[in-house]
Order: sequence, then structure tokens, then C-alpha cells
Amino acid sequence: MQSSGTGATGTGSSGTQPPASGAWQPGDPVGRRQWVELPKPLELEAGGTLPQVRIAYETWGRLAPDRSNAVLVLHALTGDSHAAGRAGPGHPTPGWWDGLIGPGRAVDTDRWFVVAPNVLGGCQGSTGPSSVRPDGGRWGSAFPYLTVRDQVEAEAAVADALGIDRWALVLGGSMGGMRALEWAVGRPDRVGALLLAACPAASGGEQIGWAHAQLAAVRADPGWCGGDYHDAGPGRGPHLGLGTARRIAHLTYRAPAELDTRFGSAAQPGEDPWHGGRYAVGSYLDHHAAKLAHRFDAGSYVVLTEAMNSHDVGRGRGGSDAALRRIATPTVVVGIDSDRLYPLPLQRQLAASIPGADRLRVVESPYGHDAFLIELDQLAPHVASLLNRS
Ligand SMILES: CC(=O)SCCNC(=O)CCNC(=O)[C@H](O)C(C)(C)COP(=O)(O)OP(=O)(O)OC[C@H]1O[C@@H](n2cnc3c(N)ncnc32)[C@H](O)[C@@H]1OP(=O)(O)O
Ligand SMILES: N[C@@H](CCO)C(=O)O
Repeated sequence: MQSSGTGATGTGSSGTQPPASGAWQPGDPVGRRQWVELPKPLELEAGGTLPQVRIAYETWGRLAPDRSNAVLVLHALTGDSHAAGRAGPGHPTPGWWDGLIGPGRAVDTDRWFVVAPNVLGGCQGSTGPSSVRPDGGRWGSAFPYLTVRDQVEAEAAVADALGIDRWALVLGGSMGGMRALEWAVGRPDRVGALLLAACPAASGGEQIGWAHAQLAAVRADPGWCGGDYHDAGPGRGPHLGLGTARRIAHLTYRAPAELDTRFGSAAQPGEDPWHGGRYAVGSYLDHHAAKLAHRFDAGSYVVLTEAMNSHDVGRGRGGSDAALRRIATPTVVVGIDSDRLYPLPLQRQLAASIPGADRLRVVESPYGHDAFLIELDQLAPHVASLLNRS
């Protein structure tokens, strides 16, 4: 399959209308959530088109008159556009990279203008399976297969709508890193610097295998209804299947030694695993399962997981190494020493093949893959040094 190269560009309208999720709060003094309607249907890499695409985004800081200070921040699988800022109505936690982005922080919003879009296919304001189709019903199972390149195509339309020809820096972790990589390879003239954290050049058998188990868990839930559950009524979606998928996924996001040290074989306080109760680690996974099922759409989870499976920066470009050799922009590649989902050799390959990259930067952490969301003191100097060079 080849990128359709649709050029879904133009002067999409933007506004301050709240997205369907209700997460946006008028008058939020920290982040400002807005949206862009793509000016034309998005042609998809796998075939077909997606009409009436909306991408929600938040911004921090001020865009310079010459538009040279824009930074694009890309979230991971279950993230959203609330990359920075405090907790508040619609946002029970602070921004997921709040420690990196803000006045005086590595991405200093007194100097840089930060844009964080919600990914295409998501459920936090951007068009996804829970969105309403042009004919009035929910997309559900009719929502098309998306690739990471399709998602970047939609993000490029946001840049066009904002009049940003070139980002000073594009950065992201995990699925956000996949999109950042696609930006750099597919649109090298639009990326001034690049930071890739905890992501691979392509999804492989290990990651697609874990994803398959998660997808099977969602689809096995009778509430899935083939993907057409959105109008079934409150509480009727495939929440149990989504929770099981999250338990599987969360194990891949953390490290074996951490789980052993933190929980071992301890029982959850007040429960007896030999008589129907849970181990503490089981309770911990149940907690993360319930939180995700409460805040995330299962249809989006399926679409985004399949998009991650599609990730291969070398597809149609002569393979990964040939594609990575196109990246001359200053690049920092960050890997996490305890990441079992995207282990260090995958980032070593990126650092070795990208001409604009110097050596691999290793984050030392007991927390596994999720360290890109936790070890911000280790990430910050890399981000700051790239911006100083930009
Ligand atoms: C770019 C993006 O990816 S944005 C999306 C990021 N957000 C998420 O992934 C949301 C899910 N959250 C997480 O995965 C993590 O909280 C992270 C990565 C954000 C931070 O990791 P940590 O600070 O190490 O949190 P940790 O994994 O220990 O989880 C803490 C939670 O587990 C709960 N917990 C810990 N032990 C147990 C237990 N035995 N039983 C039940 N709950 C438990 C804590 O009470 C806490 O709950 P709370 O988050 O509701 O306050
Ligand atoms: N905890 C992150 C990990 C995926 O990279 C998320 O849910 O998005």
C-alpha cells in the first residue's frame, strides 16, 4: 500500500466549539481547546475516504508573527490533546506532559507556541468511531481502517489551517513517536527538529501479537456488537472487553522487576486470593482497566490499535533504513532501558539509521514503557537542547 498523498490541506476553518466528548471547558486559562474541520474529505492509505474530518487540538503560548516558534506535541494511544495544564473539569489529571511544557519548562511556553492535536480516530474531540456520520448515525463499524500516515495527513491539515509551514520541533512518545517519525520522513521540509521517544521504525510480531490479544478481548465482549454499540444506551458498550485489553496492555507498559518489587505475590489488603479475593497486582490492573473503560471509547481503541499495527515507516519507501536515511533534521532518539514493548534495540536502529541523530539517549527507569510519561526529569534536557539548536 502506498500513501495516497491526498494533500488534505487548505484553509480549514477553526473555532472554539466544544468537542463531542465534553472535555473542553470554555475559558480554560491554561490550554485552549479548538478544532479544525478539514477542507475536503481525507483519502485513506488503505482506500476510501473519510468525509467531514474534525481534529481537536489545544494550544499554549503565542504564535510568533513569523510563525517560526511552533512545536507539535503528539500523544500516545490513550492520550489526548491535554498535554499540559492543570487538572480541572473534564481533565481529572494534569496534562500528560505537564512537567515538560509550560512557562520556564523544557518547552517554555513563554517562548514556544505548542500545539497538541487529538489523533484522528480518537474519542476526545477528533473524528473517530463514536462520531456522527454525515448521514446522521454513529460511525461504529463503518469507520474505515486508518494508518499512522492517515493520522499525520490530518495533522498536516491542522498545521495548514494554523498557517504553520514548518514546526520548530515535532515530538512524541509511543504512538506519538510513530506519528512524529512519519512527519519527519513524509514531510522533511516541515520538521525543524525531531524527538522520538519509546517508539520503533515499524511494528513487529511482538507488538502486533500483544495488540491482537487486546483486540480479541474487545471483540469477544457481547457488548461490542460488531462495533455498533454506540447507541445501545448508557453502560451497554464493551466495557469489560476494553478493560481486559487494558490489563494486557498495561502489563506491556510496565516492567517485570517493577511488578515483582512493588506487588510480588502480596494479596490485595482485605482480600484473600485463595478464597475468591485478588492479588495486589490484579487489583492494580483492575484499577487501570476500570479507569480506561470509564474514559475511553472501545471503537477508538480498536481503530488506534490497528493503526499502530500498520506502522512501518519504510512501507513503499524501500524499507526502514532507506526511509530513515531521509531524516537530516536534528533528531534525538530516546529509549527506556526497561521498556519491554519497544525495547532499546528498536531505538538503537533509529539512532543508527537517522543521519540527523547522534547517539541513542537512554532513560534509566524501573517503570518500563510508561517511563516516557513519568521520567520527565530525564527527558527534559533532551527536549531543551533540541529547542536551543532549533
Ligand atoms: C501520551 C499519553 O500516553 S497520555 C495517556 C497517559 N495516561 C495513561 O496512560 C493513563 C493511565 N495511567 C497510567 O498508566 C499511569 O498512571 C501513568 C503512566 C500516567 C503514571 O504512572 P504511575 O505514576 O507510575 O502510576 P501507577 O501505574 O502506579 O498507577 C497509580 C494508580 O494505581 C492505583 N493503585 C496502585 N496500587 C493499586 C492496587 N493494589 N489496587 C488498586 N489500585 C492501585 C493508585 O491508587 C493510582 O490510582 P490513580 O491513578 O487513580 O490515582
Ligand atoms: N499509558 C500510555 C501507554 C501507551 O504508549 C497510553 O495509554 O497511551
